[in-house]
Amino acid sequence: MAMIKVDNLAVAYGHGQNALKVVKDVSFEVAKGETFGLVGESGCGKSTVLGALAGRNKTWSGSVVIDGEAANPKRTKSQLAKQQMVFQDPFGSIHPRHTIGRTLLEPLEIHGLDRRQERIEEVLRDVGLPHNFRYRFPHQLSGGQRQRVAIARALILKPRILLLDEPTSALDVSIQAEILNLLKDLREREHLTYVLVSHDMAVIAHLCDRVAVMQDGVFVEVTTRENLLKGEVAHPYTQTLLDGSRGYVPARQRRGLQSVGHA
Ligand SMILES: Nc1ncnc2c1ncn2[C@@H]1O[C@H](COP(=O)(O)OP(=O)(O)OP(=O)(O)O)[C@@H](O)[C@H]1O
Repeated sequence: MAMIKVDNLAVAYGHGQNALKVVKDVSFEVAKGETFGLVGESGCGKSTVLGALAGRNKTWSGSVVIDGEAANPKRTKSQLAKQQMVFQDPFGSIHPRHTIGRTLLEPLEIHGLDRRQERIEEVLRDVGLPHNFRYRFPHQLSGGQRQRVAIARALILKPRILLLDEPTSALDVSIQAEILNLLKDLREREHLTYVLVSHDMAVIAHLCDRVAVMQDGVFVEVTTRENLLKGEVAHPYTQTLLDGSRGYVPARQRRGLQSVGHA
């Protein structure tokens, strides 16, 4: 059974004649444990698809089924806990004046979970941070450490799905490899399913099993990682994206992304 099944998803912003259709009739499935990528240039609707899956965007139509359960635009608490988002900019998504411990405590309180201190220690360990980081503030951490905290906050509710919106694009290349490696490890260890938005073919090719290429609110092609790496793609727009990343991809791979891809 698919972990995520989306049929005829459409999203518009605004109403009536001013409505702007940004996602038009998109359908796809993501298997349990799979990483499904969404790639395309800025404004094509990638984050909007992710927002509808996450329950953040409530103005969509179509059908979204998550783990066998139909998801209405308004979700229950347990449905919301099942998928968590990680954003590009951890500084923007973590409260700057809260300690890391408080940031991690908040979702546990909202969802009424027990063993709170133990869970905080466990999740810090899972993302490779020392347990005394709970006493630190975001400005005392590096960019990579802050993104680890954002991943920890997403994981603390034990979700089945992570929705990753450009999770490494604000980081230095060397740190990007570390974070991608961590995401790979966590996916195996926790049997997670990912949907990953990126404009970066190198990131897509290293983490995703399959990828949907988006242009102007529609999928122009859904292809596999193998086909991307071989350059065997069907749609001219996918080819354009690949051509744009050529030269860049091998350079990044030499700096460690390739080893991440085969870790
Ligand atoms: N809340 C909103 N209200 C009105 N228009 C919006 C809103 N959010 C996004 N849009 C518009 O919808 C379109 C798709 O945006 P979206 O963020 O989904 O694209 P994207 O492919 O993820 O791009 P980016 O990589 O720049 O985030 C864009 O034209 C954007 O300006």
